[in-house]
Amino acid sequence: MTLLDQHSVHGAPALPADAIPALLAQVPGWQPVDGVIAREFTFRDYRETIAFVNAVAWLAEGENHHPDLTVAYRRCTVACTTHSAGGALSLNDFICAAKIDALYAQRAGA
Ligand SMILES: C[C@H](O)[C@H](O)[C@H]1CNC2=NC(N)=NC(=O)C2=N1
Repeated sequence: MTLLDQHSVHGAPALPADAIPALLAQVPGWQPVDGVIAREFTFRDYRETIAFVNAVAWLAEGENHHPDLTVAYRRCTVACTTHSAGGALSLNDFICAAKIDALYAQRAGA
């Protein structure tokens, strides 16, 4: 089963460190930093940036897993971590990262 086929679950545990490399390989472009995976996305204009931010927000609500979003004119940095795992990475973070990548790939005109 791929990450795209899965859903975030409430209270997902922190992943063991040795599980992380294989998951990172499934979300190229995401960088691990201190219990967070993050990726910067770029856009043609502000409208496209904000459309992506809204799509991520809807996805986050549906998954009940909420990444931090840092928004600029034609950029958005998405950072995923799991609060309930004490600020560590859980499978939820990789599921959301994969789904956010799919949103980005499917945006209009991509
Ligand atoms: C009760 C509810 O499941 C939790 O508060 C959810 C909501 N969104 C969340 N988002 C993130 N990033 N981590 C969490 O642990 C988390 N927990």
